[in-house]
Amino acid sequence: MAVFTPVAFDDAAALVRRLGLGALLDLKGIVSGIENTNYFATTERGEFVLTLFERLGFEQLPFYLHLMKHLAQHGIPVPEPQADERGEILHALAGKPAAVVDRLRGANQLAPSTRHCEQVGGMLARMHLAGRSYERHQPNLRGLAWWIDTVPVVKPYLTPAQADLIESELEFQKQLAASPAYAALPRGPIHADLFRDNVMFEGDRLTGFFDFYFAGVDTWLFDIAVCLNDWCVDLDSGRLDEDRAQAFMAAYDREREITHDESRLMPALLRAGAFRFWLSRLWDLHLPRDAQMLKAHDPGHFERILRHRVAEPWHYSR
Ligand SMILES: Nc1ncnc2c1ncn2[C@@H]1O[C@H](COP(=O)(O)OP(=O)(O)O)[C@@H](O)[C@H]1O
Ligand SMILES: N[C@@H](CCOP(=O)(O)O)C(=O)O
Repeated sequence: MAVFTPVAFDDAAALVRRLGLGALLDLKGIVSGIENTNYFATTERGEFVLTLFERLGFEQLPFYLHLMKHLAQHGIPVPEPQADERGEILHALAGKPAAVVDRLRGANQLAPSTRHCEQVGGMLARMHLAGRSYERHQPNLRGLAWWIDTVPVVKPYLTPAQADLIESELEFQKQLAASPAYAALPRGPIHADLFRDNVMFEGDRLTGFFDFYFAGVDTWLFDIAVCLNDWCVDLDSGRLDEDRAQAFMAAYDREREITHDESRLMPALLRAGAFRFWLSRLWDLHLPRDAQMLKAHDPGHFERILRHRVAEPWHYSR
């Protein structure tokens, strides 16, 4: 179970009462997740999720929580953080920063069809557009600066072939980031981790995006690339499934037209999206933290995807 910090029932009960959510009826540790401590909390007023933040501190969290509030208030289905009577949405519990947010209905769709990809693509574009009026700023903390710091940390654990790939891709991404075409890409707050396990569906209908704790200001194209690499991938080979990728992109494009620069840089950003998660999975695997039970994701999956994106650049054509 991804419960890094156990929470006493009475402490959680005091917090939800302070938030005007009534008495706490049930508190259950959530089995999945690798980043934070999460509990489902049932109160007299409904179903909520209590999160204790394990890595993020009081400085970074307002950006994520206010972003969720902003998006919810602009019609994007995301969990809304609950405020106390002073309007505060960032709390403290068991010595950790904590938040209580709405529990989304439904379940993950782990084997998505074109219909699911279409809905995620369309909603992602709407989310990007809604984010334009969000005024807080925080960079993507898993962006280039983190890659530059982290490559030397994981490199000792790699084979020579993997070390070559990680170094050459980092160099490619540094050059990309310094190019005028990259500087011209549209940007704003992005989710940056919108995998299948961070989206809910009820039946075939999308009910929401959650887990915004890797969000940051970055290119919209990076967000698109992260989604394509997860929602539209053929899991065995690492190739993009043409039907799902086209469905995703066409739905996105209908809500916000993809620019010429975005089309041109799509292959490079697909590489960036694969590189980012190869690196973080290597880091989680080789430099783990304590947890009551923690299942590291397989870095090999994203190494395979990265190799594919380098060998077979993928373009969206309208
Ligand atoms: N707002 C929410 N509504 C419904 N379920 C949620 C919500 N937040 C988290 N969950 C559930 O908790 C699980 C773990 O949450 P996640 O944010 O992925 O954890 P972590 O940040 O530790 O990786 C999710 O897979 C989902 O089942
Ligand atoms: N999506 C990332 C892991 C991030 O963890 P999450 O449970 O918060 O989504 C990956 O697959 O490597």
